Amino acid sequence: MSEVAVERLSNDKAFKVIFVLGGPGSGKGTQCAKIAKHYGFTHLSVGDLLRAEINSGSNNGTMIESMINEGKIVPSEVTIKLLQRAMRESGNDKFLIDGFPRNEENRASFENLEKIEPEFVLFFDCPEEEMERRILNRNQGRDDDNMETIRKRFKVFIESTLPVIEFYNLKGKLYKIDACKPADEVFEDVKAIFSRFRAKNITLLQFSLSII
Ligand SMILES: Nc1ncnc2c1ncn2[C@@H]1O[C@H](COP(=O)(O)OP(=O)(O)OP(=O)(O)O)[C@@H](O)[C@H]1O
Ligand SMILES: Nc1ccn([C@@H]2O[C@H](COP(=O)(O)O)[C@@H](O)[C@H]2O)c(=O)n1
Ligand SMILES: [Mg+2]
Repeated sequence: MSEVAVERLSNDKAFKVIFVLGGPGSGKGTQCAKIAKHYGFTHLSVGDLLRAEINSGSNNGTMIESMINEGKIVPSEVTIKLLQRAMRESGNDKFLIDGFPRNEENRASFENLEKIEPEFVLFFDCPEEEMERRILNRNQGRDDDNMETIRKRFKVFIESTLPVIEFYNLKGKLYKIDACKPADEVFEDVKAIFSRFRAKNITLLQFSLSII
């Protein structure tokens, strides 16, 4: 695995990071938009950052484009630089990172570089037939939303992303959500997780106040 030759971003700022994972078309972007609006997080979709990089005419554009069209995972060295830039420019300290870490190389590179542990990880669980239906109806003009690439993306999800999901499960950091329901119902389940998490922080705060 290649070393990531970029500088650490989180030297003097305490960032809160939530990773958002799930198969292609499971509804990560849809739910992240709702969470960002309700809870003040900045939503960073790594797929969107890569597509913006292609459209910017960057030197890496051709490489990124061909990897996306093959459903492959772009090297972390590229992805993490884009993430760091977006995090810095947002001015926020709370991030929903959508579609990352997609494989073990993404996970280890980010953790080794930034020393940031996610607060928790959301996993939107959805059967392949439903994800396929959603992608084919999406109509956002994405070049990778065709049957040949969709099959490759599903394979990469099973072989490379599911092990990362299992890693966080074993660490007790994973919240698995049934993403097969209508989007508003899925969001009710998401809210239950966020309220539990916020309640935990309030309890800690109350405890600190009580000992002052
Ligand atoms: N719960 C849902 N029920 C039905 N359709 C949904 C639901 N959630 C999202 N969709 C629709 O499914 C499509 C895929 O959703 P979205 O783009 O949020 O998925 P994603 O996980 O971000 O996919 P990708 O990994 O390909 O970026 C969109 O057209 C969206 O409107
Ligand atoms: N960590 C990542 C995330 C995404 N990619 C590439 O982008 C494609 C689209 O991602 P979406 O989350 O928008 O579906 C994905 O298939 C990968 O090719 C990546 O390389 N690394
Ligand atoms: Mg998405």
